[in-house]
Amino acid sequence: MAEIRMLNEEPELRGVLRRVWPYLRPHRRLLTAGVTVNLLSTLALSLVPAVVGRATDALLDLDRDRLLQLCALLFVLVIARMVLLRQAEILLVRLGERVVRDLRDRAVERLAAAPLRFLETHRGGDLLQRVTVEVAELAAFVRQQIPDLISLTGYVVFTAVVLFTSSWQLASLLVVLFAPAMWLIGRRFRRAAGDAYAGEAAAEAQVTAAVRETLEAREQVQAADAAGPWRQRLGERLDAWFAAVRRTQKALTWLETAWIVQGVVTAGLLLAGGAMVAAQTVTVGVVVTFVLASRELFSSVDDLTYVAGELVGSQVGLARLLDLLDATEPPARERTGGGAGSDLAVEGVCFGYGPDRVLHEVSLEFPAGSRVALVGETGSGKTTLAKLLCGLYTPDAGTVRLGGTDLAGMDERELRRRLVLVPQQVHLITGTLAENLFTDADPMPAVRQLGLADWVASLPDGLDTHLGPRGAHLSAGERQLIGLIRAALLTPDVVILDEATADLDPATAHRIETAVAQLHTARTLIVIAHRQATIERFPCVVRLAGGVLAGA
Ligand SMILES: Nc1ncnc2c1ncn2[C@@H]1O[C@H](COP(=O)(O)OP(=O)(O)OP(=O)(O)O)[C@@H](O)[C@H]1O
Repeated sequence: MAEIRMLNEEPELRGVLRRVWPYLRPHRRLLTAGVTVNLLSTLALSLVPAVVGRATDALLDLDRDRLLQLCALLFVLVIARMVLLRQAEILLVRLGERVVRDLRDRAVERLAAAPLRFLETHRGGDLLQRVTVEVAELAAFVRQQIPDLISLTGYVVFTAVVLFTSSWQLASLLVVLFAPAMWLIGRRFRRAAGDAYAGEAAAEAQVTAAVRETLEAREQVQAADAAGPWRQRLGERLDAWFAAVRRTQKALTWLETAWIVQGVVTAGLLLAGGAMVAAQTVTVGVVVTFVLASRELFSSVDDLTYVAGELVGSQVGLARLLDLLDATEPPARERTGGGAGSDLAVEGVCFGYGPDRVLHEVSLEFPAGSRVALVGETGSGKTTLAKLLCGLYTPDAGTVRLGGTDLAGMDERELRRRLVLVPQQVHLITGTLAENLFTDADPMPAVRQLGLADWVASLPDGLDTHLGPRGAHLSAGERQLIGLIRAALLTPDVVILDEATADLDPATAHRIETAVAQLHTARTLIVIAHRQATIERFPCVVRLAGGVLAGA
């Protein structure tokens, strides 16, 4: 089986913030401005308790002028804090949105270009969770928590400086009573939360995947009366998720114990402060500064531990997103646009989805402009070969070349433009016919060229006809007509059509035949043919049997 980098359910958290730096680097100016303004606003706030303490001393000394000056300073600090905080919020929210948009765009782009084998080997729900739910959680974290994280850390640092310069004895007491206990609580919490948050994210992804698969298979589930086992399967996943949520909640209770520590510290400060005032080593104002600052400090450290908890959760989301970006990173090798000619050559191609091979040593030539029908029993490997022919899979051994260039070395975009596969089940998006053609150009010339103008005109609103949820209003044959229009719009060198096996009504079958005949003009046409009438129209027929060439 061709090498595919598998995603980790619970990827490594270490170094995740360092790994996200390349995505932040392009926005470093905005980041610096946001952090600076935020820290200035925090500095203004941290000075407030010291100014109130000094004002208390001025009041006790009945020093009117000093009291007025300190009140004016207090007013300036409060206004500065308010204005700067608002500016910092604006800058950091803008930064967060830009970074998250970059990450999401890149993840969606990488997924769109990811090898088909990668998409097939992973659960759609898990991939969806990584590019939607986890990016949304990250966005919420960046918008709400990052600014808090900066200002809370800044507040703790600035307040420590203010307190140490007011009374190193009381400040030391505060540190001795408070820091070790909080460090211990934080450590226990991080240890418990790291595993708990990762487990919760993985369990949630399993639930999303199970719900999505049930919805996709809803017709079969209903028809086979298999709702019971599906419900049980979903129930088991939900139970696992709830158990993971309970583990996270248990980890969070560690944070609650911080309240006990805070009570003990305040009592210690009042006792020691009272004794020092009595011994006239500090003023009442200093004790007021300590009581006010320590209250703020406690709530800052409290908020900080909460934000740190959120950070662990966001790190998990971020790690899962970065894991997806790493796994889908295109190989660094130089890619070419391909040779000038459009002969398609398959040489000794082997391929398997797992350890067993589906195709064995297949060698074939499709000269430019040829028309070939590919036939064989069901499961003989026709669709697999078609996907290899247009570069959707890379062979385990052998090569597929277009105009002499190995498809594996061709530029992805060029590959998609020059080789087009119209599958049995053409995927449609919820929207109009025009939206499903994925083009900014006028599609009508291509529609007319394929002889489909009357079909489009027969739809209620022509190109603007709404096709229902994921094209549910159209038959398999009509979906293939859309696939053929998409192919014609790309003007490819090679078109591979996997003929619909569903019964086609005579009018649609005729339209497909006409469109395919028109599409063939000046390009290679390979049709995986399921019907005798189709096979008879082709001058060359290639037969596959059990993954080997049985005749051409
Ligand atoms: N995505 C996949 N993962 C694993 N096995 C697969 C996958 N797609 C096809 N196979 C297996 O590979 C073999 C060849 O399948 P393939 O679809 O290429 O045959 P086919 O000739 O096109 O069949 P049909 O005419 O029914 O479409 C089959 O045994 C099939 O079960």
